[in-house]
Amino acid sequence: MSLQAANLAAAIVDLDGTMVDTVGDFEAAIGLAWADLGLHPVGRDFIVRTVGKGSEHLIAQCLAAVGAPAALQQPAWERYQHHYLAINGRHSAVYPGVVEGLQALRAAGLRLVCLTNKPGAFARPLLASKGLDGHFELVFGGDAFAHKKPHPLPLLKACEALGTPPSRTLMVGDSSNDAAAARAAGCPVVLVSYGYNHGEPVASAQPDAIVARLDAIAPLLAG
Ligand SMILES: O=C(O)COP(=O)(O)O
Ligand SMILES: [Mg+2]
Repeated sequence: MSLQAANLAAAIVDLDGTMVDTVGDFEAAIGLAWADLGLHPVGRDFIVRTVGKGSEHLIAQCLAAVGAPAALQQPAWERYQHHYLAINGRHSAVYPGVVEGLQALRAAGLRLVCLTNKPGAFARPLLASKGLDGHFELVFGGDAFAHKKPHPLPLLKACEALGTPPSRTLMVGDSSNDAAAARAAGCPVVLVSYGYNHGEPVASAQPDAIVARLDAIAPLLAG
C-alpha cells in the first residue's frame, strides 16, 4: 500500500541518526570512560557502524573491540553513563529539515511520538536541549519496554499508547532496526538516507520510502 493510501494518523520518530547526529556525543563519552579505565580508544568509524541497538549493546561491542576483560563491563557502563549525562548534546546537532519536517507532519494532522533505543534518561534531556521535545506527545526510551527495536514490541506499545492502529502509524527511522520493527509490527516505514545503518545502504532494509531530509515526508503523504 502507498503511504498516501495508508491514511496515516500518527508517526513514531526515531532519535539517533534520524533527528539528531549524536555520534560526537557517543565518541566523547566513550573516550572519557575508556580513559578512566585505561583502555585503548575506540575509532569513530566503529562507533558509527555500531550505534543503533541501544547503549548497552554499543558499550559491550566497544569493550570487545579493544579486548577488554569481562570484569570491566559494569565499570565501563557506569563511567559511560556518568560522562554521557554530563556531555549529552554538546557534540550533537539536529539534522537539516528536521524541525520543518516535524512541523509539516503535525500540520498534516499526524500525532507524533519519539521512540528511541537510547535510554530515556539520555533521550529526554537531549530532545529538550535541542528544542525538539515540544513536537512529541510521548517519548519512549530503549529501557521503556522489555525489548528494544528491532523487536516490534516498542512500536506496538507506542501504537497502543496513541490508540492508533499500526497500519495507520508511520515509523520514521534511519536503520534496519527501525525497518524490521516496523515490518513486524505492521507499520509502514520511511527511512532517512543520512543516519547510521551499520554501514549498510538503507535500501537493503526495503522501506516504503527513503528520504534525504525529514521535510520530504509530508509531501509524500499528500501525493
Ligand atoms: O541508542 C541507539 O543505539 C540508537 O538510538 P535510536 O533508536 O534513536 O537510533
Ligand atoms: Mg536511529
